[in-house]
Parts: sequence; C-alpha cells; structure tokens
Amino acid sequence: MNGDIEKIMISEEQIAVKVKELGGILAEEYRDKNPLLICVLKGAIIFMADLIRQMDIRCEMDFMAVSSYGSGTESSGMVRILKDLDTSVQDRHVIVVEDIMDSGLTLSRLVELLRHREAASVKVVTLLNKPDRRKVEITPDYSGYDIPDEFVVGYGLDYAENYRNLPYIGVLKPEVYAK
Ligand SMILES: O=P(O)(O)OC[C@H]1O[C@H](OP(=O)(O)OP(=O)(O)O)[C@H](O)[C@@H]1O
Ligand code: HPA
Ligand SMILES: [Mg+2]
Repeated sequence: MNGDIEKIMISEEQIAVKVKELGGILAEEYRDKNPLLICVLKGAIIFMADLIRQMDIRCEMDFMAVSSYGSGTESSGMVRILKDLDTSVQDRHVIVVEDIMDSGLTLSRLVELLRHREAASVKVVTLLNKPDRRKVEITPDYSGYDIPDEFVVGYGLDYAENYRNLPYIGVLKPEVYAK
C-alpha cells in the first residue's frame, strides 16, 4: 500500500486541520437549520465521517451512490444513480459532501437532481477541488484544497477500488497503473 505511493500530497495532519475548519464554518452557517448532509458514496465516506464530528449542531445524514468513473481514471461523462436517498429532500437544507470535484459532472448532475426535488437549498462541500479539469461550469460552495491535475488516492479516494484506506492524500507510482 504505502510502497505504491510516489508522494504524499496532503498529510493526515493537514487534512485534520482543514476538516475542522470546514466543520466549524458549516456549523456556523447551518445552526438551527437541521441540515441534511448527503454523502456521495463511496469516496466521500471518510471525509463525511470526520466532517460531521466537527459540526456541533443538530444535523442529519443520508447516502447516495452514483458512478461516473468505473475502474479507470477518466470520467465516462455518464452519471448513474446506484443507490438513492432514504430521506425526502423537499424543503430541506441540503449539503452535498464530496471527496473531490474533478470534471464537475457528478456534482452538477446531483445538484440539478436535488434542486428538481425541491430542496430548500443545495450547497456542496468538497475536500479536494481540481479546477483545471472542469468540463462543466460549477464551483464548490466550500472547498478544502485546490490541487493540480494529478490523479490522487487515499482518504476515501480510490484507484480501481484500492487505496481508500490510506490516511493521507497521495499520488501513485506510475508503475502501479501499468499492472
Ligand atoms: O467531478 P467528477 O469528474 O465527476 O469526479 C468526481 C467524482 O468521481 C469520484 O467518484 P467515483 O464515481 O469514481 O465513485 P467512488 O466515489 O465510489 O470512487 C469521486 O469520488 C467523485 O464522486
Ligand atoms: O484524482 C482522483 N482520484 C480518485 N478518484 C477520482 N475521481 C475523480 N478524480 C479522482
Ligand atoms: Mg465519489
């Protein structure tokens, strides 16, 4: 696992500081709004788990699974709903929680869907943002780190379903892709 990593881009300590900061900002903004945090499975699960514990307010969580990447490193452009929400978003203040905004396709489709379902408000929080890769016009409402156009793994992010359990954000050695 660790041996497959070429470099650590964002350390465990840096992530913790940023997650605490984002949690504090969201708690302030959403106090008394009982927001519904939607975790976009699977990548956002680790971020969601840490973020929600840094929000000292009443809030709820739900989960959605969508897929655009399959097992590769390029978005297919199609966003399929693999698992839908259990909760109605109608008249709810929704915060979509993501690990990364890359092409922006996943989040733009998701935000559109949640607005169509008549959420009171829809905002996006992402730990990582890759603005250079955007294919649609969308900006995260809250973002942890802007990162360069490199494929990253760890802290929920996978390559072919592996490496999600690394506690930091890293870049794989090129030979890993050749396997
Ligand atoms: O901005 P985009 O180009 O749409 O890419 C971002 C999305 O792609 C990844 O998920 P993926 O669909 O690979 O599923 P996963 O979360 O289960 O890994 C990532 O977790 C985001 O959800
Ligand atoms: O850089 C990335 N790493 C892992 N999954 C991703 N999905 C979009 N971008 C990425
Ligand atoms: Mg994802």
